Amino acid sequence: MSEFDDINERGLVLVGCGRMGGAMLKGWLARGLQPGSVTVIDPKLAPEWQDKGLRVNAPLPDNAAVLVLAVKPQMMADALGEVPSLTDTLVVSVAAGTTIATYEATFPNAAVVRVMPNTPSAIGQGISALIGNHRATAADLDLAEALMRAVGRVVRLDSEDQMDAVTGLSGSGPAYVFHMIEAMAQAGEAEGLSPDLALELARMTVAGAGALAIDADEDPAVLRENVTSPGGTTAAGLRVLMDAQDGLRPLMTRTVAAAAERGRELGRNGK
Ligand SMILES: NC(=O)C1=CN([C@@H]2O[C@H](COP(=O)(O)OP(=O)(O)OC[C@H]3O[C@@H](n4cnc5c(N)ncnc54)[C@H](OP(=O)(O)O)[C@@H]3O)[C@@H](O)[C@H]2O)C=CC1
Ligand SMILES: O=C(O)[C@@H]1CCC=N1
Repeated sequence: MSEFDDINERGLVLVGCGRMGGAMLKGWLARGLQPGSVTVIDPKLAPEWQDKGLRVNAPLPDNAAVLVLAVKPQMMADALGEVPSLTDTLVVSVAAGTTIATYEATFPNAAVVRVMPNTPSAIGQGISALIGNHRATAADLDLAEALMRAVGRVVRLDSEDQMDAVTGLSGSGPAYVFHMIEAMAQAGEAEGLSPDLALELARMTVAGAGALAIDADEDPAVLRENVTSPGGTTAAGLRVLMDAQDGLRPLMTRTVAAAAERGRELGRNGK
């Protein structure tokens, strides 16, 4: 018995196999999804997927278990227009902004689960948040959760209203962390380190601190204090980084708010 038995029998349709769709597909295949049960719809599918035994741009199965939508929100209307009506197929979307109501307008009788994953899913280290519509049963939510667990951790939301904040935090968040690595490396260069050395130090510092934050029993605040010797170097650095006016906290608040607002805007007008 595999959690994907029903999908292996009835099929999964993946519309859009770019960065996010591709990351998820990789995780599903690694967890026992049969390539022959997957129909991938993507007009310019990357060559890496061409010889994997997938059904590529083929007619859709009549009664697929799941339809996964992983195109850009701006492409969603076109993509939905290309999908024939579905019977008894769970609709799962990972698109930012696009609301459950949009999918219900196309598939009035379908169970719909909206998911926000992130790109660390590509290495099984993602975090996905999900919420279903009123038609989504416990079994539908479990199936969506099983799909996303193949690429990382999963949390369930209480309300769709939370989705834009989630998108601004964990959906977009990897980009903030990558930028932090860039900024730390540049700061190291400004202190005289070579670019290669500064990047290696910044990258491993962020990766190690992230791993410790997951592994340790203590809160991040305690882990921060553990680094901070009284009167030492970290205290001097944190006085700048934790400045109430100009520090990271107000900057991050504005950053996540801007991303969340863009999600709400995409939800309102789709572009
Ligand atoms: N990247 C991320 O970090 C995250 C993305 N998401 C969401 O995932 C979705 C996909 O994003 P991402 O993977 O980054 O985007 P990509 O552009 O990498 O992938 C989308 C894919 O869909 C293809 N496509 C476009 N139109 C259609 C269509 N009508 N039918 C089928 N396939 C189509 C695109 O082809 P072409 O390139 O030729 O247009 C592309 O290969 C978005 O809605 C985004 O909000 C969610 C969380 C994180
Ligand atoms: O930038 C975006 O719109 C997508 C959604 C979250 C991450 N990437």
